[in-house]
Amino acid sequence: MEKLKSLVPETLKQMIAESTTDDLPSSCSSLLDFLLHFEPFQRMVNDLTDPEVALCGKNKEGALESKQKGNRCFLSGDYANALNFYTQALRVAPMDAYEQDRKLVATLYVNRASVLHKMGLVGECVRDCNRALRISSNYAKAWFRRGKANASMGKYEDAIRDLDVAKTAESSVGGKKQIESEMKIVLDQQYKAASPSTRHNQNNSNMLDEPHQMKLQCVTTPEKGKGLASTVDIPQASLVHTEDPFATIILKHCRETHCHYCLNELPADKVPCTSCSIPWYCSQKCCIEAGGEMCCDYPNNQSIHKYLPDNLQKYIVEATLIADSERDDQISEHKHECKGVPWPAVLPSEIVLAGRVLVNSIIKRGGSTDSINLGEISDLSHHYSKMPPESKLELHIFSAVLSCCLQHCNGFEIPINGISISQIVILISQIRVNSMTVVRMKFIDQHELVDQFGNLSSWEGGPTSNVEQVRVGQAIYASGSLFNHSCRPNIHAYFLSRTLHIRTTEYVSAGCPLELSYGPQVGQWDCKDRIKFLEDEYSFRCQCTGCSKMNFSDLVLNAFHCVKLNCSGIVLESSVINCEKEKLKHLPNIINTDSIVSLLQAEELNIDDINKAANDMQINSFYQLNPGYCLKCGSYRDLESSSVAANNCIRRLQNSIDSKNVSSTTLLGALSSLGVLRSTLHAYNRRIAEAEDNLAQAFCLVGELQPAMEHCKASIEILEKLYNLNHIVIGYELVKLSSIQLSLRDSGAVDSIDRLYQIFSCYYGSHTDVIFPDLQFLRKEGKTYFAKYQLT
Ligand SMILES: C[S@@+](CC[C@H](N)C(=O)[O-])C[C@H]1O[C@@H](n2cnc3c(N)ncnc32)[C@H](O)[C@@H]1O
Repeated sequence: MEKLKSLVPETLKQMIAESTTDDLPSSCSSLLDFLLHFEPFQRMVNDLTDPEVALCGKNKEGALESKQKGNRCFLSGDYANALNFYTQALRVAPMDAYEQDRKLVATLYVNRASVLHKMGLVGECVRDCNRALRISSNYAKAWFRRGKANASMGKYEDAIRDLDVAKTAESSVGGKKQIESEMKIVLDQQYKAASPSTRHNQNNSNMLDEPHQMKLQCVTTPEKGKGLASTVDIPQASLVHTEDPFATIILKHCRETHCHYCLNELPADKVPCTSCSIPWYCSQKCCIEAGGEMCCDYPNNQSIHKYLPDNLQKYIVEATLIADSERDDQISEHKHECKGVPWPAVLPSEIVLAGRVLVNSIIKRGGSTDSINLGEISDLSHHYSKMPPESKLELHIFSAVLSCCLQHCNGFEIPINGISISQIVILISQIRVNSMTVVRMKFIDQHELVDQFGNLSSWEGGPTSNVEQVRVGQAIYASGSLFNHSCRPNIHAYFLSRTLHIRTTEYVSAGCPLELSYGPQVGQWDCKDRIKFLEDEYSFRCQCTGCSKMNFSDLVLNAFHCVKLNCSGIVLESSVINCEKEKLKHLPNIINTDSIVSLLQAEELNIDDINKAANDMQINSFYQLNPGYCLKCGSYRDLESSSVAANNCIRRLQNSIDSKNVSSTTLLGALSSLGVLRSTLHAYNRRIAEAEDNLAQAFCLVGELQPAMEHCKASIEILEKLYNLNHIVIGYELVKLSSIQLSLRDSGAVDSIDRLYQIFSCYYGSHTDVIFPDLQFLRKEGKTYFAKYQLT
């Protein structure tokens, strides 16, 4: 791409750099005239659309080779590698051509099922057997393995039926004998199991769903354009919006770890696309949703059915059925990219997403490709005209490349001319502004300490548990795109599978706009960094209340300590002061913008916030807002040398914590750095909270849980000043604190767990346990432990 960009003639580059939405068709048309006669461009398109080039297609030799390796590992007891080799073999094994190829796939599924069974992954084992049986329902080995796996789960009746079918399908005498002896073992186990077979409680497959009756209305403001507001008062934690995406794409770094359709983490028995070797799916249902019915559509061998009684025939049909997919008007997003063409794997995610949007809208309109009509998403906002010249050129070229690639897909004769390319340029600009990043929450337990200091911890999760956000996909939601951004949001977005859920995090009165955070929030970054991020990433100047009104957090987040150690005043850098003065400029009634007096008197400001700020900081109103001077006593601090000192401390602290060998000496060093940091930075500076948090982790690593707990609490106390008390960030920190408290058998764990549950429920409502199943475990552990020892 870089090379192609550099080869575009200067005059054309200039024309593109100056283009606005109105003259896009002519700049696109000129670029197209150039590219379509330009050999390097043609070569690039050929490479992107030729399955032979990228080897994304199937490869039987490769599959057989991996199968052999898998067999060798299995025989030597190396199950982890056997699993990898069989999975790799499945990825490249041809699935839809000859019977021999289908047999290979069925064998691979059964071999993998055997490995999964050995690894104790019995549910996964049964699913792989089912996949083999869908290809060949008289595959005796698959029924046999299924029977053994069902018996391991205590499902004896199913196991006996499986073995019954296996015996009928098995042709060899030796094989039949083996099945019979297995049947005896299972019958014996069934007899011994006095209680009825324990069924696994799979209640999480039915996701709880709350109705949401809130009617949202579209409102328009000069500052933010269209936005959404409620027509009624909405209580905190209400689900106000759910929506399925118009189109989705997995992010490149998650291609090997997450399902390409539902974006959930892949299980050990992941399934490949039937026609190419790029996507992985968590189930055949997702494979069909993404690739269409052509996937997994095998002619079934019914030959054994006629020898079986009716009940077993019915049983076979049930076992080989794929769970119903709710397809309605779902579009198979991957179908047009399949058959091993390399462009979907090579082009940037947002370009492939644009391709999906285009194809979806073409299919929704019955396949008509006369002109591009994006229907419900054509009104989404964009900032094409404000983009830098480099981005405009890139968008032009990518749009041309995408339309040429789509031309090579079966059934898509989309027009290639100045108008259609300009529409794709706008579409990609819309995706940049409106697409949402689909995230998954990950609960991380650090087990090392349990191994090292097993006797210290009564709780198996280990002393520190963390919640991390993983970015997995990018999606376009037609209505969800109307939610504007606020650095002090009143709603929270999360995803179940691909479905967007929006919930209020505070009481919202009727008519009040519902706004979520596109990334930065008050308390997390200071105002200038938030504004810069939003300008760079989304091309708009934030006009939210967090960025237009003074708030306590923005004043202290990066502030320094007064040089007088007993003074609690704050000292600000010039960049923060400029940003705060900028806020004041937008307040019409303030005459003397430099004075704290007028700031405190200003009616338009959120007086509560400022009063609280003034109280907390004890701002003395007689001093001017000047960089380096304490706002309370007026003492001067040399910020340049203080910055260097603080950065050195943070580096030293980080180095001692990062060093693999945390010892008491490194901890002493870290504690003295923290002391210097506390005397240099303001008590509520975010970097102190981070340092406290790091120290807590370091103390955990050496098993000193008491100081770990104190530092964790100190970090939370600062975060409570920067955010509000019930912010989700506090919830994440409470997960760490409560896990340390549980390990310490500190009765404070119960309160911490109750509090974090309250916070999580406000952000995730009834979906809390679905998104964080480990939290339930934490709560149960806390309750049972303290009930048992009566320590509450
Ligand atoms: C996803 S769209 C939201 C809907 C949009 N307001 C519209 O009219 O279609 C994002 C765009 O809305 C505007 N916007 C959202 N939040 C804003 C804010 N806090 N300040 C200024 N503009 C904002 C920006 O133009 C941004 O690029």
